[in-house]
Amino acid sequence: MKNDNIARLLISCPDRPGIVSAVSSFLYSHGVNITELAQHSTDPEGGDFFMRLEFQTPYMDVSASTLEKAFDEVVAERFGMNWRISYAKPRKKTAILVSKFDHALYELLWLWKRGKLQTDISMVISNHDDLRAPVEAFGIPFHHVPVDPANKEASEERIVELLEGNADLVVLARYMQILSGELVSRYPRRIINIHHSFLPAFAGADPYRQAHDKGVKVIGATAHYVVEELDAGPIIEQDVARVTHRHSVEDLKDLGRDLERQVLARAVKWHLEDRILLYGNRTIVFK
Ligand SMILES: Nc1nc2c(c(=O)[nH]1)N[C@@H](CN(C=O)c1ccc(C(=O)N[C@@H](CCC(=O)O)C(=O)O)cc1)CN2
Repeated sequence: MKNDNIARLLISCPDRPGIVSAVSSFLYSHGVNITELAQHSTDPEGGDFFMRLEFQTPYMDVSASTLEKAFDEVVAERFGMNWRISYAKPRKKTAILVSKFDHALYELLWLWKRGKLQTDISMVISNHDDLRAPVEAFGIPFHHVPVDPANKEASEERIVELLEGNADLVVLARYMQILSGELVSRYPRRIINIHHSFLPAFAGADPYRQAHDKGVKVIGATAHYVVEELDAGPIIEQDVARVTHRHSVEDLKDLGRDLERQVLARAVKWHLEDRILLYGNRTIVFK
């Protein structure tokens, strides 16, 4: 089945019997075929319920807007659901922000080129001009937006202007500038950052040196949604690698780059496939 005819229904609500039956019966009654279903209950005795359904739409007997209106009236109100439906078309647009480190950016561009990311990369924005040539070689617009520490507002105004209408998702691929609350608030739970440590350890700048100074035996990488507070957003994906006293800070950075690019790529892929639900400051990932 072409991806174009796939839609995804994401649900969260108080847990109680009958939810899966009511949702699947509703979709069946409108000629929809469910091709993937995952659910999670936080407490079988009556916690919160989360579900992700993927379904085919070619034989749907009503329009998308009619289906959504009916679902809200017939099912969602009955169970007190928070829900949304995401459609494959139009494809989500992704903008990538980068500084000088290229490894996380290259991983995303390579996956995208191979058709492994369900998105159109609309642009790359950087506070340095170093990566213009490789980005433009992929046929992607590159925008150099220098950051003046004395006037960070000016660069953010330009970034906001570039992103407007061109980004459903913003990815910070080792972008080394702290975003203002104003910019972050424009993209709630739609900015993903890769932090080069196993959060919550070693938040902030230079985490590998922090880790080395502590004599850690593992290093890590964390992909998370961005909130105004630095490195404090909901964690999406993490990974670690073992290290020893023989590793220098530069060795840790070398090992960390592989973790960072793979962790960010998984997080971006899962977001684009609508596999991530939020539960307070935590995520539930139906991977
Ligand atoms: N509002 C947020 N902005 C950003 C976040 C975030 O979680 N919330 N993550 C960072 C990425 N990051 C660590 O992963 C990070 C980037 C930059 C800094 C920092 O201290 N930057 C200095 C400037 C450094 C330079 O010019 O080279 C600063 O902005 O003053 C710490 C952590 C991305 N943005």
